[in-house]
Amino acid sequence: MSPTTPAARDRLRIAIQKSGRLAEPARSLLASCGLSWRESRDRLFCYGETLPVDLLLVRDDDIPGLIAEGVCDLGIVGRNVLVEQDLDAQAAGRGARLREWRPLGFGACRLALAVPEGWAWHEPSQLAGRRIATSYPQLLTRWLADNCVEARVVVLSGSVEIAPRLGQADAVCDLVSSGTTLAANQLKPVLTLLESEAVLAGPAADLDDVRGELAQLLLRRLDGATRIRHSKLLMFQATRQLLPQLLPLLPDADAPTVMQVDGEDRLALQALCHGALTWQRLEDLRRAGARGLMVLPVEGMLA
Ligand SMILES: Nc1ncnc2c1ncn2[C@@H]1O[C@H](COP(=O)(O)OP(=O)(O)OP(=O)(O)O)[C@@H](O)[C@H]1O
Ligand SMILES: O=P(O)(O)OC[C@H]1O[C@H](OP(=O)(O)OP(=O)(O)O)[C@H](O)[C@@H]1O
Ligand SMILES: [Mg+2]
Repeated sequence: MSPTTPAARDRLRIAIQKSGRLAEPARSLLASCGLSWRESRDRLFCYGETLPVDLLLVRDDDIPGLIAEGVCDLGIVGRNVLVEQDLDAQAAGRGARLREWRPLGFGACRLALAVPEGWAWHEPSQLAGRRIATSYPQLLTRWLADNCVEARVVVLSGSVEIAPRLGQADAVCDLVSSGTTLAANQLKPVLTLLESEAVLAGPAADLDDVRGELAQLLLRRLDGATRIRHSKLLMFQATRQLLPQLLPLLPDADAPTVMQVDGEDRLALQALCHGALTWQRLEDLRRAGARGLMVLPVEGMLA
């Protein structure tokens, strides 16, 4: 049960956020891959029951370091945190130690540069000599260098958007999702430095022992789970000659399985659709000759 027992190294250990935006979705995604755990009394460690895959519950900022030090094998963290810390490690001469193993399709946000609403924004050179507040100094510094802009980076650990109103900065570089926080502080986003989402982070090299096999198994399940997250199985019947009209109505579907029902003409089709199957689409399919339309949830898939 303890994370320090010698046997723990035969087990895969994944760091996830203890509480915060990514905590619950990360855990549900791993649970949808068939993992379940027993939680330690201090609620910092979860011992894998169905597979030897344990969880360490931590602050998200600690996740890249825990993987780099080998305390954990993998982690679920925002790309914004992973890239920032990797740039930091490179700046300190430690080289690229980690890589993004998979994007996970939740926790979407972007790292944006925002200026006061009253500014007429044209181009990056307007930031020359200005102060920009951010919690992402490495990403901002790289962007400034790429755009040949010399500006002062003011590092703040939180409440970045208030800095211009307090006279601490002229512009900000922070995470944006709905844009509400920027608007509440009379700021407007003008550029995106990084599109982010939660990612599975791991070491730059593959794991090469029993943990490598567990990681491969997990990746296969994750790929299946992320692929079908918004997918549904569509089933219907139609006559063979109507297929040319029906198939174009399913541009988001995998190649359908076609089965003969009776005689030559009547077919039963099943297709995995990755886009929304709205009433409108079902009605369009019916008008084109589909009958007995049925939409089914997909619980799992292994390619
Ligand atoms: N609107 C948003 N603002 C901030 N982060 C967001 C937003 N939407 C999605 N995210 C993602 O969620 C991640 C975690 O955000 P959260 O606010 O929970 O972090 P935190 O306060 O640093 O948590 P911790 O206590 O673990 O350090 C961010 O790094 C980012 O990848
Ligand atoms: O575009 P929005 O939907 O408004 O989201 C963006 C805000 O959310 C985050 O802050 P958070 O709520 O985590 O507060 P904190 O930065 O003070 O922790 C981020 O740092 C922005 O301030
Ligand atoms: Mg944090």
